[in-house]
Amino acid sequence: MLVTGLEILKKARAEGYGVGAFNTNNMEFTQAILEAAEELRSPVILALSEGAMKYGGRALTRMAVALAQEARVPVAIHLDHGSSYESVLKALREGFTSVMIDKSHEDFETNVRETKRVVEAAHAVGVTVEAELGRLAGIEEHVAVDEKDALLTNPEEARIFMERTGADYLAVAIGTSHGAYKGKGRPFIDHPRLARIAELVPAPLVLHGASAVPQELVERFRAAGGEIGEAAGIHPEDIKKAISLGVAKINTDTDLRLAFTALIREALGKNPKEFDPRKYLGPAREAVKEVVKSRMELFGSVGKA
Ligand SMILES: O=C(COP(=O)(O)O)N(O)CCCOP(=O)(O)O
Ligand SMILES: [Zn+2]
Repeated sequence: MLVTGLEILKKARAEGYGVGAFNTNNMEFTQAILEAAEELRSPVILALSEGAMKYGGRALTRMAVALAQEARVPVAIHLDHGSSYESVLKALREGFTSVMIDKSHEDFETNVRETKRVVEAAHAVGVTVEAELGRLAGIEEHVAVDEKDALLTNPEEARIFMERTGADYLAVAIGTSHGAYKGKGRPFIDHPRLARIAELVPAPLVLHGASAVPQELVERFRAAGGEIGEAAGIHPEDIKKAISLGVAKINTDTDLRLAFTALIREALGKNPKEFDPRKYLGPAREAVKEVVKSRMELFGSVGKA
């Protein structure tokens, strides 16, 4: 059933589990994510970035909303990293039930003003809002303390920000970053900072850049002809600890992309004569579904629908 992001995340934070927000750009990812959720009886957030909306258009947004309405588990359709008020309005018009306005790169007052404006519009039509405070950046060990401070979410600022904007959930910067390289070895995660934020902000917290980038997947991608430099993701124990501290929404995109692409490369490499897309997109879809299921197991959302 199609629900708002807050309906899913409020329960998750209260009961101490996490819910995956999985990015989709096409039919296969959408099917894989929703099938995994149904099979594991897990709530799920289908995330579409502005890039996804541009790439997939109405075919993608209409499919996502329609399939979410028919789903037997709670599904929110979420705009990931909305960059403007206008972009959020477009998502609201498409029937999204959760929207992110990301003004984390702006100064504090601009972020407050723009987020508040989106909250008013979204709440007027019963949709809930994710905002972001702090800069997503992989923090290398040598980074100076004051530099870390400038990048990561300030707990006291977060409290004030949420009170002034009325946002429903908050994306925090505690050391994660988007993509396949998040820092040396086991990337730095500022758990004490997260604990402090969670004390001051009762709303569900959101972790961007949370992919695990598992080495076996990276190796499989390379063995199939893929080229990727240093790759390191967020350690499962760091995810579990973050959930125990108040993170309720965990974003995963890179792991799905790696799985999908590795399987396509393998299928095409194994059979150069193949030109039926179903023969290589099908196995790739299954690989994405397996990754989604493993993430749901890690987050503790299995059986929570
Ligand atoms: O937090 C994440 C993904 O984190 P990950 O890279 O660790 O999977 N996201 O918000 C995904 C952002 C995807 O944007 P785009 O479609 O423009 O490439
Ligand atoms: Zn993100």
